[in-house]
Amino acid sequence: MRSDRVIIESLAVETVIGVYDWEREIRQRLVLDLELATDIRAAAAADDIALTLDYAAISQRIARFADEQAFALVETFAERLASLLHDEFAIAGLTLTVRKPGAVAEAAAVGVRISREWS
Ligand SMILES: Nc1nc2c(c(=O)[nH]1)N=C([C@H](O)[C@@H](O)CO)CN2
Repeated sequence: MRSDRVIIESLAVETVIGVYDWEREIRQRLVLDLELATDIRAAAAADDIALTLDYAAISQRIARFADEQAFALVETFAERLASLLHDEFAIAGLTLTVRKPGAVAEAAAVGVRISREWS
């Protein structure tokens, strides 16, 4: 994986998520951290947004993805989102943390973290 990263931290999105019946009736907040592998040198040299990963555009797409989906597991949310980001933004690799705050009252947050690389 390349060593440069575009980062998105504590991105809050709303979605239907959960394994219990009552969770299918409500929308809940997930909080995401992303590290997106890229090479920033060309964008930096040309000072051109078109040559890098646009964190604003990616954040908007993630919010839309969350709005449209209704998974049971945070695992499924993470895996499907990683695949979408690879497909739509040509991201070579990522680390994605999905937190579900409040799901376990005694914990600040619970969730999953995945790392994926594509050749
Ligand atoms: N590994 C997981 N464990 C649990 C999940 C999950 O998505 N992944 N989900 C739940 C419930 O939906 C919970 O969040 C409701 O409070 C339980 N365990």
